[in-house]
Amino acid sequence: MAVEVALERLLEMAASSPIIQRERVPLALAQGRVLAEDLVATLDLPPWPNSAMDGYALRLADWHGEALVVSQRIFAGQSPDPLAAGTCARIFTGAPVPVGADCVEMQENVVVEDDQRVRFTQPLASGQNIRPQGQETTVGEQVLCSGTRLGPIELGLAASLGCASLEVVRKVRVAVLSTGDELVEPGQPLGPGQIYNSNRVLLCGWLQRLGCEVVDAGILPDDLSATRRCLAGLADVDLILSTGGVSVGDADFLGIALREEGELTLWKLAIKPGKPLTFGHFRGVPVIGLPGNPASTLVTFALLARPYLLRRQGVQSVEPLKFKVPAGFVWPKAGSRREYLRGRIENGRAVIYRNQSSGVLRSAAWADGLVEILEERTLVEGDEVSFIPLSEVLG
Ligand SMILES: Nc1nc2c(c(=O)[nH]1)N[C@H]1C(S)=C(S)[C@@H](COP(=O)(O)OP(=O)(O)OC[C@H]3O[C@@H](n4cnc5c(N)ncnc54)[C@H](O)[C@@H]3O)O[C@H]1N2
Ligand code: MOO
Ligand SMILES: [Mg+2]
Repeated sequence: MAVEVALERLLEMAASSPIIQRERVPLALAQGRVLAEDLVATLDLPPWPNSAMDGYALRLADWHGEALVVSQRIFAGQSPDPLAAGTCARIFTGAPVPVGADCVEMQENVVVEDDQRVRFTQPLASGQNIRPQGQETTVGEQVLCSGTRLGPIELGLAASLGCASLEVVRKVRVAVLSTGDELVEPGQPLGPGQIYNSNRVLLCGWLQRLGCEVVDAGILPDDLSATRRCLAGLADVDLILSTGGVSVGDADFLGIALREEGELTLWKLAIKPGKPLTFGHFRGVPVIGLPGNPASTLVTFALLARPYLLRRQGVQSVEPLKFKVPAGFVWPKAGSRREYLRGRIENGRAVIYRNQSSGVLRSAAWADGLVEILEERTLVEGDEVSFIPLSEVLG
């Protein structure tokens, strides 16, 4: 199955089981969460006309080229009197423009004649250097829509409107399961044939950044009945996310368990790395089985599992931004799977890590992004490739 077809299927399934519960959280805890209601402005921004410069406020009609008397000084945070006719006001950036003034001149263009009077040396225009009331938004306007992922910018915007808390979609509960008899947690001694479990910490950290509630389901041995028992014990999560055990080997049991007690909806994608990606459900609980090779885990999580998790929370825009760059490498071997190489941009060209084996996680640590190579494609230097920055998919 082609990557985009698989993604479409995954997203359809995500949309058919949306997380509907919501909760109100303070802004400080809303980072990475998904807004569950439209954010509508309850005040104008700015709430009153204010000065964009340190300078002098005046009424243009009062000025005929002569010096004006300074009748008041207005700082940010103050509430000024109306401007006395025929005078100007000393004003500072962010301070309310007094009623009656329609122009602010920056102090660099003003000559102070004595303490009381100033002369304007440049032509003046009505409205200059005044940020009008409601310039950014007016009461009743929709500022953010439901389904928006909240980052620092959205939270800053909510704060500017006086919101101390927001209604967000409840966290998606994701069980992270590492399968493999060979796996040992870091900190333990390594026996013969064993390797350290790197996928667990990679996925748990990534899911936390995504705003998910992580249930660490530990290491599962390569055993069918243990697999059944383990999956059955995870009935209260929104998604079981496992790694390994999805290929065709005699120790790959996830697909069998899904077929027996649920459904194997999707298996084998035209993607490299990540071919045996598996999706289905076990007794009604959705299961995504990522291939165990660490770079395969990374690529399939970024391109398939992450969009799925976002769509379950109602996010519409789930696909990472990609942009075209010339290749700074050759790729003579056309493949039938779409490839995602770990690469960087150097001197305006995409270059790739020297070892693209799906077992080499170091390739991704070196990289700033994924270089996409379409099916059946050979490349010479300078040919265009798509580049997906890792920063697009890591948060
Ligand atoms: N005869 C075939 N063999 C394989 C095929 C195939 O089409 N025919 N596909 C290969 C591809 S492609 C991939 S990808 C792997 C995927 O295998 P699994 O998802 O079943 O994963 P495992 O066999 O359990 O492990 C693969 C590899 O990754 C290491 N691993 C697993 N979990 C972790 C972990 N948590 N941390 C670190 N490393 C992990 C594991 O030790 C293996 O080396 O199948 C190919 N085989
Ligand atoms: O798809 Mo596998 O991930 O090529 O090694
Ligand atoms: Mg295997």
